[in-house]
Amino acid sequence: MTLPTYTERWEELAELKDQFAVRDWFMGTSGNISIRVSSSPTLFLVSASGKDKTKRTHQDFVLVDENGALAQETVERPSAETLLHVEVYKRQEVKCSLHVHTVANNVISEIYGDQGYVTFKGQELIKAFGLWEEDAELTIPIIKNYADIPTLAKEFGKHVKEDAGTVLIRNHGVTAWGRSVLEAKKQIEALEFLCQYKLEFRKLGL
Ligand SMILES: CSCCC(=O)C(=O)COP(=O)(O)O
Ligand SMILES: [Zn+2]
Repeated sequence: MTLPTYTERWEELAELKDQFAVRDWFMGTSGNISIRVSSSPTLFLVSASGKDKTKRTHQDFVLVDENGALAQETVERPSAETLLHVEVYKRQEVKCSLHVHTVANNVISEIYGDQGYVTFKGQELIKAFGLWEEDAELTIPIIKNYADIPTLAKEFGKHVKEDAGTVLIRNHGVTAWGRSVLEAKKQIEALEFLCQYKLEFRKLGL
């Protein structure tokens, strides 16, 4: 790992954190985000646990290894949900992993939680997931919100089948990952739009 890479990745993640903070996507210190710094060995920066993520500090991120263990000396703790990020970085092409709690993604995950997935069809924004056909349908898995993080991470890992993807965690939030910050961000934003749209639609009784 070269120092410029570390600094550049830190700045990229910090910028994204600021953008999400403006949208109120880190309510009550919820959410966590990460970015790959090196592939061999696997090292990534992940947000420190329990922080006010609307503020920018020099302690916002910590460097962890492929198992989510600290790879630097720091008093900060890596996100309590680092093991979910570990699952996506097992895929060498994955560069970024994002997790946020929003009202819309929580409500949708609860409504469709029993069936274990939610589908979206006839919406332009499903193209953000690479679905360009006229009748394409997007399916997003919904997993149980296990309190035990290793169990949650294991369940989550079963759905990490590609280098970009999105998984809802019931009454908890969403995690999206991708080959770049932009790809992960695009998916998490598109899913938020689709969840908000579905909720509005249901509210109107349509
Ligand atoms: C206060 S929200 C509960 C924990 C959580 O779900 C989350 O996303 C934030 O945890 P972290 O350890 O990453 O701050
Ligand atoms: Zn969470």
